[in-house]
Amino acid sequence: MVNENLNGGAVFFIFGATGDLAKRKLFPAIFSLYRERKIGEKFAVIGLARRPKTNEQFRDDVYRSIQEFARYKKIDDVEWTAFAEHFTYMSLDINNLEGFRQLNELTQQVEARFNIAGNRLFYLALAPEHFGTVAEHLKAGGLLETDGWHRLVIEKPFGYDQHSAAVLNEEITSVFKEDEIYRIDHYLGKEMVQNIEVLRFSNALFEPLWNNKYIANVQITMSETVGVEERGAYYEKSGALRDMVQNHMLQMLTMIAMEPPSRLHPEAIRDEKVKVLRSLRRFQSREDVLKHVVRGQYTAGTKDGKAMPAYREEPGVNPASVTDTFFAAKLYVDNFRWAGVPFYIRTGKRLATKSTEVVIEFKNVPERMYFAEKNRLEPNLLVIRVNPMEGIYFKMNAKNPESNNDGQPEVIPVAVDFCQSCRVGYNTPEAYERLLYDAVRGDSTYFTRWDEVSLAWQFIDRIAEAWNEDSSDLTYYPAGSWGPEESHQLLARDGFKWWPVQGQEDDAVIWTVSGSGI
Ligand SMILES: NC(=O)C1=CN([C@@H]2O[C@H](COP(=O)(O)OP(=O)(O)OC[C@H]3O[C@@H](n4cnc5c(N)ncnc54)[C@H](OP(=O)(O)O)[C@@H]3O)[C@@H](O)[C@H]2O)C=CC1
Ligand SMILES: O=C1O[C@H](COP(=O)(O)O)[C@@H](O)[C@H](O)[C@H]1O
Repeated sequence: MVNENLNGGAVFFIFGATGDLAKRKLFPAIFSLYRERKIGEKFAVIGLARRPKTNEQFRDDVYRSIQEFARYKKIDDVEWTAFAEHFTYMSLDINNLEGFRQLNELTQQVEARFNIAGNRLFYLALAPEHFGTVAEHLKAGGLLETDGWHRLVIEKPFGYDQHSAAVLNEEITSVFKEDEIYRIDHYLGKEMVQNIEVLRFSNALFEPLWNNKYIANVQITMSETVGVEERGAYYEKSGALRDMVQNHMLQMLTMIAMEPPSRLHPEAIRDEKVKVLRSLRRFQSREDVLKHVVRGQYTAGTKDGKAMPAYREEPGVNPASVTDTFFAAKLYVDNFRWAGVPFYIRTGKRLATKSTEVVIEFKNVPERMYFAEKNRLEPNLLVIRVNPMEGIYFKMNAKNPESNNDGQPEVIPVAVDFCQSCRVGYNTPEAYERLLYDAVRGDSTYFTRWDEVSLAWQFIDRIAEAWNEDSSDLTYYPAGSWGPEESHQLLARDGFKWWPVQGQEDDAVIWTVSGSGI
């Protein structure tokens, strides 16, 4: 059903329409929303970039991107013709103000044709240095003078540090109000990240235990098997710290640690996330950083028998680079709920498996009533599987029904595995689909507010400053491994270990009850 907020329709302006993001994520997302009848027929897409293209060439590009990347690939001629009609291309250099005036005229024609009531969504799939100019020219070119709403969707990276992010923010907020700005963090669009909130706040079982009395530690892993691919030049400046930690990892941490919001309202939820970021213990010195943070870089290695190059041999990378491709840290959220509970986080490229998971490790039962040589009492684990499989895994202890009943029951670790992907397959809406739909509906819950971004940068800057002093703490790990040994020591020092993630066997578990529950 078409959402009633969209009755007036909307024009999607895709700046950077010839780029990688538009091709891999945005056009497929728009097609899925169309296929699922979420955006109806009262919409138009205006693709913008410098290189010249006819509408037909642009539509061919869109067709190819759907064939290659969309969830729904089967598209017949009738549907394609109807969908393609909505796409128009205009060659525009964002530095050319006159071009924006022409864009305004084109927009009015398009709006008249599709009966759209002046609602405009400006999606900047562009390098961030262009954001300020685009915002200024949209205003000067008259594109914001409409009877409908206008919203700006911007991509990461949002700055390089707190200062540059603040400058960028000033540029865009001189034109758009905060509630018109939608800062994308695509992890917030993932099904299981959104499910964290539901899991926590709709189950009587978890919330009473969700604190330092019962939780021993929290582990967040975002491991990737890919290297830097063609993004060497970008990654050299960002590293894992800015590419993954400042945004996706800290956002996931806030979802795990936040207090229940007073209501399900974007500002109420974001207020709670901000409180977590304020409570995140900041590192005080370089020594403090070195004690709690491990950075690493991959060297040459193998995966499934295939040789993989070292980071320093990747295209666009400085052969003497000290950029971090791996990050692990022990963090604390200094508030009443989490005092004393370590949050271990790690992310890296060219690791052994692709996996995003949150593990909540519960404290052991106080009395080891069932302690015996033969028993293997394991801590209870609640595992939220985000990527690539989606689901919830719970590890607990139970009596082994096959053991001899000699007066002392044998206790074994077992697991209950709710595999969401097994039920709905991998065909769940992509993060970009959800977020694009939210932006057009005006729901900013899963976008980052400026105070969140700013606080996250303040936390990250301390680490970056310590690292800038010298790189002697940089560790190395072979591509295809689980990262540097120092990351394991980080937990071992506290008597913990990284729990196996999907793709790695947990040898302790004897039985797993799996299923989708349906
Ligand atoms: N690709 C991805 O998966 C992801 C990308 N991002 C972010 O999204 C943004 C875009 O990334 P991506 O698509 O990969 O980048 P690309 O380099 O592939 O595309 C950049 C786009 O910008 C256009 N462009 C560049 N300069 C101008 C200009 N002066 N006027 C008008 N258009 C211009 C280019 O078109 P032309 O040359 O024809 O002008 C092209 O369409 C970046 O901020 C990136 O960090 C974030 C997450 C993931
Ligand atoms: O934002 C980014 O995320 C991807 C990982 O996203 P996922 O959805 O595939 O888990 C990462 O590869 C990329 O470097 C980073 O910019």
